[in-house]
Amino acid sequence: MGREAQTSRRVKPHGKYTVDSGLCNAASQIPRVSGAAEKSGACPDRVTPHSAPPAATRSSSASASASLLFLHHLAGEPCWAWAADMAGEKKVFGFEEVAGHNVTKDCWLIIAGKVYDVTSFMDEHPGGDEVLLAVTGKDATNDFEDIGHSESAREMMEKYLIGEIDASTIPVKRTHVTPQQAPGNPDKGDDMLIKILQFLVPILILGLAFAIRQYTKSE
Ligand code: HEM
Repeated sequence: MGREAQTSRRVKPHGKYTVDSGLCNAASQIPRVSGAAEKSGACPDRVTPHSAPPAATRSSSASASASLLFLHHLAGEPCWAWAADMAGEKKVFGFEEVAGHNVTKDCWLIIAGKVYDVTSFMDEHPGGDEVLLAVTGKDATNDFEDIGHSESAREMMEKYLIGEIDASTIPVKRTHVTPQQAPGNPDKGDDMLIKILQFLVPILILGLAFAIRQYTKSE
C-alpha cells in the first residue's frame, strides 16, 4: 500500500496514536487499545489471533499488511506500535519511562524532543558508551550539541529514533536563584552603621586635630 493510499484513509484516534483504521481492518479489525492494554503494550482479545481479511477486501498490499502484522505479533511487539509506525506516527513517552532505560543493555536518550533507543549503538558510538549512559535520565540535547556532531552522526540518529518525549513530563531544570534580601533584614542595619561611621570618623579626626592645635597654641 502506498503511503498516499495509507494517509488518505480515515484516521481514527487510537490512544496517543493515530491509527489507520483501514490498515487495522485489513488485518483483522484492530479495535481501540486503551487503558491497561495500552500501558502494558498488550493487544486486546479481539485482536488475537489475527485472521486474514475477507477475500473481497483483500488486495496484495492488504495481505502484505496482514502478514506484517502477523509477523509483528510473532515478534511479541504490541500491535498498536506497529500500527502507529505504519501510519507514520511515533510513540509519545513520559520522562520517567525513558529515564528507566539507563543501562548499557537498555539505553534510551532524549535529544531535541525525541527519544532514541541507542542500545545497539553503545559499542559502536565513537565517543564511547559511557558518555551515552551519563546523559540518560535527562534532556541530552545540550550534551549532544556541545560535541558538534557531524551531519552523518545526525543522519545515523534516525535509525535509533523510537518516539517523542512528552515535554510536560520533563522535570523543570533547577537553576540557582540568588536569595533576595528580605525587607528589614539585619544586613541592612549593618549598612546604615557603616555609612554613619564613614561620616562620623572624619569629623572626629578633624575635631581631634583642631583640639590638639588649640591645646598646643595655648601653651
Ligand atoms: C543517537 C545519538 C548519537 C549518535 C548517533 C552519535 C554519533 C556519533 C558519531 C557518528 C560520532 C563521530 C563524530 C561525528 O561524526 O560527529 C560521535 C562522537 C562523539 N559523540 Fe556521539 N552520538 C550520539 C549521541 C551522543 C551524546 C548524547 C553524547 C553526549 C555527550 C555524545 C558524545 C560524543 C562524543 C564525546 C564523541 C567524540 C567526539 C570526538 O572524539 O571528537 N554522543 N557520536
